[in-house]
Amino acid sequence: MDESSVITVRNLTNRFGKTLVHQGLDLDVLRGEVLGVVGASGSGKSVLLRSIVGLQRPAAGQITVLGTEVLTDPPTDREEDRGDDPDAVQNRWGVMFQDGALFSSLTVRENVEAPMREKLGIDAATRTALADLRIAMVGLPATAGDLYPSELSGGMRKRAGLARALALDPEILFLDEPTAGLDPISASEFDNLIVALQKALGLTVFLVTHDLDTLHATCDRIAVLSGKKVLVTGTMAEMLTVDDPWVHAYFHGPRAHAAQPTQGTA
Ligand SMILES: Nc1ncnc2c1ncn2[C@@H]1O[C@H](COP(=O)(O)OP(=O)(O)OP(=O)(O)O)[C@@H](O)[C@H]1O
Repeated sequence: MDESSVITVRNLTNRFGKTLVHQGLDLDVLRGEVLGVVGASGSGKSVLLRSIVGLQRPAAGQITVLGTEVLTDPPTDREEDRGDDPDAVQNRWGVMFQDGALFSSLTVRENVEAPMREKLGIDAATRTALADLRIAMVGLPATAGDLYPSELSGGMRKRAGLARALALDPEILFLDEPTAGLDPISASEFDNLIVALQKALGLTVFLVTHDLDTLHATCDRIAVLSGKKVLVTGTMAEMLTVDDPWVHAYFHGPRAHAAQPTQGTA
């Protein structure tokens, strides 16, 4: 394994019945980078994310995260292994799902505390203080801690989901469509937040998105899923030179032009 890879996916196969989603998929995610995963709808971006974090059992392949083979044991055994061990690899990443995936019956603070309650042997006062810190880190007002998810705007719900993903002070952050459904200003603010947190906390970020602005604003590298595998990885500049019809249409289409940073303007 490359010393600097924190996630290594090799020869991954995923299928649902007769539908083959991934076949022979390889991917490396490097320490400290923001990697954006793009691809047509149904190309398997979310299934890839879910495979890496153990929510989707692949048909074949190897996935190594932070030096640990995550597919070695049956999921039930892994669940037991996790226990209260804060060093278990599953406790060294955080996931923010598209809709925030918050518990509707819990306040924001209780949602952020939930992973800590499960994994960390710390007292209630420390847990609350840590949760409030996470809530502040994602730019939510302190008063948001007492609110229920139904009382939040879409943007606030995303931030609350992010606060929960950061609950265990992860090394890797997985984000599934972080800006989907946000207005352009909120989306841009969220992009800035991702970059600021990544830098401040030294995170590695695995980000699934359709949002070209997010790719421009946040990503060091981009991986394109096509033909059941990762077709190409590289910087945005490299994407612009890829000779593939889908990649060309995606990065050179009308929306791509709108997302390009303007150059040489007075
Ligand atoms: N639990 C499941 N059961 C059956 N099929 C599934 C399941 N999850 C995903 N699929 C199928 O796997 C394929 C890839 O789905 P996935 O959600 O990863 O695509 P995606 O690239 O994230 O798409 P989008 O950009 O639209 O979110 C799709 O054909 C989808 O229907």
